[in-house]
Amino acid sequence: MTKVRLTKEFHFEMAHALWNYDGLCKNIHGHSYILFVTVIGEPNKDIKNPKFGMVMDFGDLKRIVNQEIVDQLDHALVLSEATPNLERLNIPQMFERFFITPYQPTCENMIADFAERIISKLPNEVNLHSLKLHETATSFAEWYASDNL
Ligand SMILES: Nc1nc2c(c(=O)[nH]1)N=C([C@H](O)[C@H](O)COP(=O)(O)OP(=O)(O)OP(=O)(O)O)CN2
Ligand SMILES: [Zn+2]
Repeated sequence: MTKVRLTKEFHFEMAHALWNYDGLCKNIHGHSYILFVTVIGEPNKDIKNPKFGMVMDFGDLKRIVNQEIVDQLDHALVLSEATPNLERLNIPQMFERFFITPYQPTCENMIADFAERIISKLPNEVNLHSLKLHETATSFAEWYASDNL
């Protein structure tokens, strides 16, 4: 049994604000997020299967992560539901991509949310190994399945 890890890298631009935070990030601001998604499994052993030799087609991983995360959050604004007066932002011309999260949109909470979304879409024989989410060039969060058993 040979298990192999596969990693794919994704990029998206997203704005957020940290409600009630005691620093600059309480203001609405943007980041160029970089997300590394690592899955683990055994390469397919069926020579007749088009996915022969693959843990998972990189293209399938791309489709899942794009549908669940990147296509939704790229150029979106994300604010916590704790933010007051959110109804005032009902301006469709500017807030087409606007998400209100049940959590503070920190790197930590976003990566935990991403893990749940990706796990729900992976094929049975493939597991999510880890995620790495860069919020800035020098700040990132990591999620490992082994930490969350
Ligand atoms: N534990 C966390 N701390 C902070 C988060 C977070 O998500 N988790 N987020 C922010 C801000 O949103 C933003 O990411 C600022 O991060 P920071 O690394 O402080 O940004 P800088 O521009 O100051 O980075 P430098 O490279 O050090 O200039 C704040 N904290
Ligand atoms: Zn930020």
